[in-house]
Amino acid sequence: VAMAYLAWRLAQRWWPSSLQVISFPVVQLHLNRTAMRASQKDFENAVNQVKLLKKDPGNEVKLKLYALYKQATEGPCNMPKPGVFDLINKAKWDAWNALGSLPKETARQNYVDLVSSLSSSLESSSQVEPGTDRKSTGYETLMVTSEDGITKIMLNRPTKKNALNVEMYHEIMHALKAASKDDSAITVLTGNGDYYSSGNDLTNFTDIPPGGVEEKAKNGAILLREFVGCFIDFPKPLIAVVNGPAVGISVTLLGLFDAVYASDRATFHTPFSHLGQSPEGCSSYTFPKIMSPVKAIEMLVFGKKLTAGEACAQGLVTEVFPDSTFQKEVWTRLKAFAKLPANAMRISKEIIRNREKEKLHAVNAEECSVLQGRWLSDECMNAVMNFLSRKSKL
Ligand SMILES: CCCCCCCCCCC/C=C/C(=O)SCCNC(=O)CCNC(=O)[C@H](O)C(C)(C)COP(=O)(O)OP(=O)(O)OC[C@H]1O[C@@H](n2cnc3c(N)ncnc32)[C@H](O)[C@@H]1OP(=O)(O)O
Repeated sequence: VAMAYLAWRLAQRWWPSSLQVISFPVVQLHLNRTAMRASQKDFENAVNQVKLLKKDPGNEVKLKLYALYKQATEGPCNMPKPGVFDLINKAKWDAWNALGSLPKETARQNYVDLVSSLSSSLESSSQVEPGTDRKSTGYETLMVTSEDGITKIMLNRPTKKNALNVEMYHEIMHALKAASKDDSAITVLTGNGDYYSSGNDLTNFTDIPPGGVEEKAKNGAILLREFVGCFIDFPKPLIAVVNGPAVGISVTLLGLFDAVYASDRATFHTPFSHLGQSPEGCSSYTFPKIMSPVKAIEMLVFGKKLTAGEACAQGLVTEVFPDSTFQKEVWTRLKAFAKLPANAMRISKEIIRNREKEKLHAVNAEECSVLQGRWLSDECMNAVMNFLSRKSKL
């Protein structure tokens, strides 16, 4: 059932392929907003606008759009209920049927509202960090800037708590490779909005390729190994500016950073067992070394969430700052670091880290292979399904 659900969640074949691209902030649908009435012309314009969307609004929104369109044009659901194995049509039927006897005019209005909020939500997400032209960076999920000797890689999916979708994994690898060669002295990873990152985007599990879940898990393990490898091999001082809560892989990777500065609002949570998964990011090796095996097991096996102060006491975080002065204090410090001789910093990092590199790559390979098996387990499938169907959060 879990597998069928996951296949259904992101099966996209029914949607025009031009829209099967990337993430997009999902918006609230105000089903009972009836104050203004959309004209037939407004509705037709909205329908055309949807066809021109360049980015995928996500399956939930697409289902809402589908259902509202059908309701607005045909009235209450009049299709026979599809069989349980006809997953895609069943999802569409469910969405339409859920609108019950909503009047056609209200459905039309809600459709128009939804389409217009899709555009405004895109604007608002880019307003979280003003002054940076996203397009100029060439990244969809990151904002990358370089000044004062610092390359800043900012995770930029604030409406999704900076969850790492497949595109973001690729873009981070690309940004790290570029930063390793640019003329900056240090590189910083941080998050836009209230979260540092909520970890792996759980919808990564839903886009099942023709080769099935085994192929998905195999590709996931290859991607993860390459991704973590970029952190192991990164040659310059790599600093995390943890602006808010951090979850999953965004926490485990911290063991590979050279300094970790955290706001006192940040928390550090690795709920792998809750998710039927196992540690990655070399944390099965770095965490016991950093904080002792028993403390590592508390986090990685029992999912204990640490406050910033606790993470600092355990050696995972270098220093904690009050949230009110966090950005100012940290960036002042980083600018000073960036003025130090770049080659000296690079060579010193190399001599400290290189001894462990081979071991870290071996750990990374082993963790990815174990996770590949975990992703196929019922425990993992059920946990992901529970999150996606909004039955559970961390
Ligand atoms: C076979 C698979 C191949 C995969 C590809 C390879 C990938 C390598 C994988 C590496 C292994 C990594 C492991 C991990 O990182 S484990 C940790 C995973 N993260 C979670 O479990 C967090 C889940 N999120 C939550 O529990 C809550 O969202 C959270 C506590 C973080 C915040 O709660 P809050 O109530 O404040 O906010 P919302 O829940 O309303 O979130 C706002 C929107 O953001 C979406 N969201 C948040 N986190 C995630 C996530 N991790 N994945 C997907 N979406 C996320 C959330 O759904 C909301 O979206 P909507 O507004 O659209 O509803």
